[in-house]
Amino acid sequence: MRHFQESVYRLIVETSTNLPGDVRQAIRKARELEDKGTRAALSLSTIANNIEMAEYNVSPICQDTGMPTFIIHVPVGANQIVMKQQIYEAVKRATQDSKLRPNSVDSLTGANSGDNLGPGTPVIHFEQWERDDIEMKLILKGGGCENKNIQYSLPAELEGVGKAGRDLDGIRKCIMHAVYQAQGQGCSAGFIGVGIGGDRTTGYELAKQQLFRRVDDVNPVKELRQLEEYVMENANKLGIGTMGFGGEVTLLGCKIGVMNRLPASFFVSVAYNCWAYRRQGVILDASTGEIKEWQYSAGEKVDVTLGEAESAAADQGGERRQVVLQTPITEEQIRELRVGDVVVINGLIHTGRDALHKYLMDHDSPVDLNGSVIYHCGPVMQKDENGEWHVKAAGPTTSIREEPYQGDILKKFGIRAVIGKGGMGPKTLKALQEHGAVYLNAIGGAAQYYAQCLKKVEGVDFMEFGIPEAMWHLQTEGFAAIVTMDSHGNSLHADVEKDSLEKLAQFKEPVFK
Ligand SMILES: O=C(O)C[C@H](O)C(=O)O
Ligand code: SF4
Repeated sequence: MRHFQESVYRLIVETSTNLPGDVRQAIRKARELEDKGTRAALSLSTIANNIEMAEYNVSPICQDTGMPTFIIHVPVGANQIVMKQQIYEAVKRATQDSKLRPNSVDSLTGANSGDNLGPGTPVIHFEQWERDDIEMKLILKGGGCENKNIQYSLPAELEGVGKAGRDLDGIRKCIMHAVYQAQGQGCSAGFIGVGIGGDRTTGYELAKQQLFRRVDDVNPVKELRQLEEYVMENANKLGIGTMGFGGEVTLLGCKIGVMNRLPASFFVSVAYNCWAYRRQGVILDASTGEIKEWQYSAGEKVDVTLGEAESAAADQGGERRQVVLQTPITEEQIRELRVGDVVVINGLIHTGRDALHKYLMDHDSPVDLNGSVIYHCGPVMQKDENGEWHVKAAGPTTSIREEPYQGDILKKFGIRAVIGKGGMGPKTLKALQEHGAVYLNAIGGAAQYYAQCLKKVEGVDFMEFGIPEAMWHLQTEGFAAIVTMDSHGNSLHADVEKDSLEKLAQFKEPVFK
């Protein structure tokens, strides 16, 4: 097993930086279906560029490299203790090399372990099988889409679709509702794994196992195949679209598994995975640990960029107004902006997410934030030999988590723009209107695309919060994002949510009897 550790490292790097062929194919199909010139088409075009950049740079597709979860099948007699130790070493090395973001946080103190190791992380499941070789699968599922997982206990009364009973049609309603409730916050268009039955734990496990199926496989169970086909056809009618911007494509894949349950329980568990669907697998020689085979069509060249001419067509033709702003920004400049405008930011901006927002509620800011831009982002950073920091991956994080704080913080410090993804709620919308600020939606997961706009690290505060939660002061050039909440009380997110709830109600009548 001389090569085992190196093979684990290679699997981590490949998973984090290169989307497999079946996932690329699904994204390519989405691009072909989406109306040219819309916000959704523009976002998909950015996503496609980002996928190519990540492969080329060998850098994380998304800055949130998730909870590394390994599923390993071993022949009888394989030493699992040694393998575990070597997986830890490989995870540590991949973190040092900025292929993984340090993502393991003490739940009580908030301290980041810095190397992705700690109680419960990474997740490693071993199982024996009768073959002579080793199969090792890895999924890197980020926190934003993990937050959109949902578990239903049937019977239930569900918003939009009404009563869901303990039968196939009740399950259908749960799945449609699951896609609706995720909106764009889990970086749609996404993939879902569904587990029917089990208990609360095994139901979710079954749902996550479905995410290891190939996007293009066919379910051998007839009822489930029909249900998968139904969901794929109808979920896209919800009109949520890429990043929740509205559009034709909301779901890229749906895989459903079933297991027995207790008489009293009937769970339907749904695991939501963002478009940055990073999972890969290898078959290893059990004596040397060398990689014999890649699963999920690694390196299979599926061009997600659609070629230059078509890409240009996707980007053009909308009625988007583009406004270039240099920080610090004035209230007058903000009041000019409307939902739908594209804003290009140049100048100094500051990252801030959960820990910082909580802190700023009752403390001062270490830097002047008047006229400034706060970016909801937890980047992957690397320090060079001269001690200088570089941004390796830096897409937005889900903004709604800052809803309790954002409005107050905007006003307290004179912030004029917030960049994030997924939108924010009524409290923030009101504050944007009263104070004169905007919410800018960046494309979730496009971490390479945005990293290239972040030219220089001017400084950092609160390193004690850990790299993702620290406040990074960054010089930007050409950072483009879309106004989705303006200072006149308009919110694209509120509109899409309302609209999609009405559309969800179309699916109330029974389909599977
Ligand atoms: O933690 C992050 O950087 C992003 C997270 O995965 C999210 O989707 O909000
Ligand atoms: S930011 Fe989006 S793409 Fe990245 S892990 Fe979170 S949900 Fe996935």
